[in-house]
Amino acid sequence: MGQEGGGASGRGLCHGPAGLGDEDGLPVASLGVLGPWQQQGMADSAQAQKLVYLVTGGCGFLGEHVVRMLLQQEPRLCELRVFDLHLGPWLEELETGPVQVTAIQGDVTQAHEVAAAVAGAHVVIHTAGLVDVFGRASPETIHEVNVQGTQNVIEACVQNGTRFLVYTSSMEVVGPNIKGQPFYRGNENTPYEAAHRHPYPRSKALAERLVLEANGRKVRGGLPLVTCALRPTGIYGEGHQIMKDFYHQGLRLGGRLLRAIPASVEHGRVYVGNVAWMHVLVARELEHRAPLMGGQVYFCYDNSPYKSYEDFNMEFLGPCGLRLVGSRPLLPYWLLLFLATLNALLQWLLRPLLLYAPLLNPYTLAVANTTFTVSTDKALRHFGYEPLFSWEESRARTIRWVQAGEDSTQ
Ligand SMILES: NC(=O)C1=CN([C@@H]2O[C@H](COP(=O)(O)OP(=O)(O)OC[C@H]3O[C@@H](n4cnc5c(N)ncnc54)[C@H](O)[C@@H]3O)[C@@H](O)[C@H]2O)C=CC1
Ligand SMILES: C[C@H](CCCC(C)(C)O)[C@H]1CC[C@H]2[C@@H]3[C@H](O)CC4=CC(=O)CC[C@]4(C)[C@H]3CC[C@]12C
Repeated sequence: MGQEGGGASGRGLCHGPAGLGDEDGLPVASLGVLGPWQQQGMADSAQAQKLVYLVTGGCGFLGEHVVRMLLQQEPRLCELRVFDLHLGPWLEELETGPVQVTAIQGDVTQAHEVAAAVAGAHVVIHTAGLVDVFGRASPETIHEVNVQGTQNVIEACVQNGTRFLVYTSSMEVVGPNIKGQPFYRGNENTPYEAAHRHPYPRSKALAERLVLEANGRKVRGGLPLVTCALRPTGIYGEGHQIMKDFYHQGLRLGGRLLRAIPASVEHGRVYVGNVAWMHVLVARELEHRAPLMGGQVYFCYDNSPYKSYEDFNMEFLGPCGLRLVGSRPLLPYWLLLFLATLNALLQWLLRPLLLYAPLLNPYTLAVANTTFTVSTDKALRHFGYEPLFSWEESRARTIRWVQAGEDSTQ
């Protein structure tokens, strides 16, 4: 595995198991003259292991699953660049495989670092983002990472002749909105008034728009950029930190969690392995179905059941020994809202002294307390997506991970 700081320059050749990377002897970065994808289309027999992928945020919760899924499911992969602000130690275990895994420690807000990482890549999967609905980061920082970072990725693709860009958006781009209107089993065309005040959904919506508007822009070499955006609902699975937090909170409370949200409020959830699989499929199919898929958005979905946020978590935490107390919320909504508002006030007052960022605030309460679920088959129709993991398997894997008690996803 190559390890690089702030750029991908100096990377080696692509070495496939059959020596395909050695045949033309070209360093990946020098493929830019024709445009990487044109070269890729030249002779199928010689293409078996020629693709260079870049995953931004590749060491995050979702990013790690995307990285592992690409290594398992993309046979044409020759080099996989993993770009992240913080590199994970697990990357080292990937160095024994046939694909060259290049770790790049970098910051998406730094245009030159992004450009260096993108140079010579065929496909970029942009999952990096600041996922903060708890007030840990300032609105300006969230905007800089999520919006300016995405703009940097787009410009790097254009400059370098990289034609395929997959963006990890979010259900939050749609809602729940500030009016708390329910979105009940909606699809990509369901009308809904998307209006946001919170910096995270606002930044994801702006970034998604940038990505979709960039579809069709001419990249270096003259060919059009093909982009699309995937909108996961709440992701769960191995590596889901908030699930672990709830587990530990339950242990501290003697094996109990207290119901705060009515069981009737449905919250969309999707297994991380299926979200990763969708990214891999989209990235693969964008080339063949550019006119259909370019500029499109797809909700990420699978067969996970429709439940409230808390009842859904109990599917995993129950078998780990926790119990959700109460068939109805133990506290009235007005009291929860009061506590959430108090938390927000405390956060503001304490900011000069310390970071106070509890899970409960007016925004997280609104999200957890508003029905938002999707029901769609657009990904199946457009690129043949079907979940790779059944609900039973997703559940079993997640339970195993919670029980294992470690932070690794494996
Ligand atoms: N967790 C969820 O339920 C959902 C997440 N998403 C989106 O999926 C993507 C991944 O989210 P998660 O894996 O949950 O979050 P995460 O926080 O685990 O992963 C994000 C990764 O991006 C990296 N990153 C952050 N700032 C960076 C910067 N300036 N430069 C380079 N890398 C940077 C982080 O180090 C981290 O490894 C995000 O774009 C998020 O908006 C969308 C829907 C739901
Ligand atoms: C932390 C929230 C649950 C706490 C509620 C309480 C305090 C009453 O028990 C989480 C409820 C819903 C979550 C969000 C949702 O799944 C959608 C998301 C999409 C994203 O793109 C990022 C993450 C998140 C905003 C997710 C964050 C945690 C919740 C607010």
